[in-house]
Amino acid sequence: MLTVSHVTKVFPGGKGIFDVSFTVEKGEVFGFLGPNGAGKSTTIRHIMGFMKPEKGYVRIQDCDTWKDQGKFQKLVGYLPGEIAFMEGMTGKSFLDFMSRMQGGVDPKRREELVRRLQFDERTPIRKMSKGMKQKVGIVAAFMHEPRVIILDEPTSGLDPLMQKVFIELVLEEKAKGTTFLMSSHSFPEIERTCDRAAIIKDGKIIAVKNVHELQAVQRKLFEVTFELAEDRDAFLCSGMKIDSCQDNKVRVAVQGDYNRFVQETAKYRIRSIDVFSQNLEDVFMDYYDRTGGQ
Ligand SMILES: Nc1ncnc2c1ncn2[C@@H]1O[C@H](COP(=O)(O)OP(=O)(O)OP(=O)(O)O)[C@@H](O)[C@H]1O
Repeated sequence: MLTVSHVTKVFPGGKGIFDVSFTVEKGEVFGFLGPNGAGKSTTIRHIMGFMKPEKGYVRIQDCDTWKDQGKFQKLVGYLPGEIAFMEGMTGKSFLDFMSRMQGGVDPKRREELVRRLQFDERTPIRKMSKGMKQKVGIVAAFMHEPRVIILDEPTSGLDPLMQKVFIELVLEEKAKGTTFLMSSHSFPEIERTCDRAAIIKDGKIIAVKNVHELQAVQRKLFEVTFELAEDRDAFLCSGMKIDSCQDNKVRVAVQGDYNRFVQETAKYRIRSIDVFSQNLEDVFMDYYDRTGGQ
């Protein structure tokens, strides 16, 4: 559905994106992760046909997004990293304008999205908070039921409740076969929605991985608090992978074999157990280091 092939853009000063290639299949939700300045927005601007690649090309379905500009507006929904609103617009006038550009929108669909994202369309955009503007942008990207949706940092500025609504919207559209590409700094939202994710660093793709595979190798840290110091000492000698120990609290790393951990802890008097999941971004990087990026 979406092919990014060897796209290169070097800005004056040497930054940019270099030989970026990946594909997104129909109905797939593809995450695009990377730190600030890694090249996510530059890649997305090339995908949208706003920038001419120095090398390479981007295709959405059969359109070259640079050469066939203007031909795929109906097909694609887009949420930019920062939306440029025209002076004096309200949410309503912006959405009216966008729906004309998109060749018409089902008013029921638009109303439903506005209702779920909970904002007042009549508010002038200059009076809206960052989160409210983001909601207007999300409605604009979803309302014409495009087959492909490209989102640059979609949840930035949204509170946790609205992040949840956003994730539900993505999963509903995914179930209908819509293809997504979304950039993020945040692994948790990628984890909840994406099938595969790419990490970009210094303008280069360093890994493309199946998110479920990464979850399977994700390490959990259990923090076990013992009632008795002698129990703690016995546990420390049990051969479990100890991460740290402070007073009667022991942190143990478990990957895959939870039975052994349960059997071992069951031998002692335990005051409490807390669990922390390894940050999936670290899993990604560990996996990358272990496999040398293969
Ligand atoms: N028009 C431009 N001229 C010169 N340098 C640019 C231009 N646009 C982007 N850059 C540089 O290219 C690099 C990639 O920027 P880009 O905005 O794509 O990163 P990003 O991954 O989207 O970052 P963020 O998460 O902060 O939005 C950065 O070092 C940025 O400063």
